[in-house]
Amino acid sequence: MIGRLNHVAIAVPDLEAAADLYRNALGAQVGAPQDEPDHGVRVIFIELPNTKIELLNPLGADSPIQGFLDKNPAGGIHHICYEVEDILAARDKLKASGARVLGSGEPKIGAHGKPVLFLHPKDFNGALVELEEV
Ligand SMILES: CC[C@H](C(=O)O)C(=O)SCCNC(=O)CCNC(=O)[C@H](O)C(C)(C)COP(=O)(O)OP(=O)(O)OC[C@H]1O[C@@H](n2cnc3c(N)ncnc32)[C@H](O)[C@@H]1OP(=O)(O)O
Ligand SMILES: [Co+2]
Repeated sequence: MIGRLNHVAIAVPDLEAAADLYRNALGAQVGAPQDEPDHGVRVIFIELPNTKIELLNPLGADSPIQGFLDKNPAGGIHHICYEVEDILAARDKLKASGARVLGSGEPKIGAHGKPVLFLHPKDFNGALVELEEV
């Protein structure tokens, strides 16, 4: 069911500082900040030859990543995003297997304009999993 690794997300306390670090210290190709109010985050994508890094910073009062940053003030790896061909079929299969789909359970449009869902980290060995339909 899951296919390619679409991105690895890192929650950061200072988005521009993290972007500068990747641009200057690591010589990476760093994109522009994107506000994603429907997800409560501001993101910057870093294009790698084989996948992407998503830098995340809270946007708005009730960002879903604020709790994570409160616990990890220096930042940390936040989630991993796998690609799927059919996100509703994947969701239904996962729910039938007892996995918790976060939020309303309906996909939302993510940063790439594609439907995304999230699976509870406690069901996947402590890793927050994002699925993106491609
Ligand atoms: C623009 C979209 C973009 C894209 O790629 O397209 C995005 O990726 S948007 C990314 C931001 N959105 C989300 O993360 C949505 C899904 N996340 C959530 O619903 C919450 O973050 C949730 C439920 C995973 C955690 O929320 P919160 O920290 O407020 O809840 P708890 O304190 O109850 O946490 C429960 C339990 O899980 C542990 N936890 C929390 N976050 C993570 C994480 N990222 N990775 C691993 N574990 C995590 C937390 O420590 C608690 O564990 P416990 O042992 O009970 O203390
Ligand atoms: Co993501």
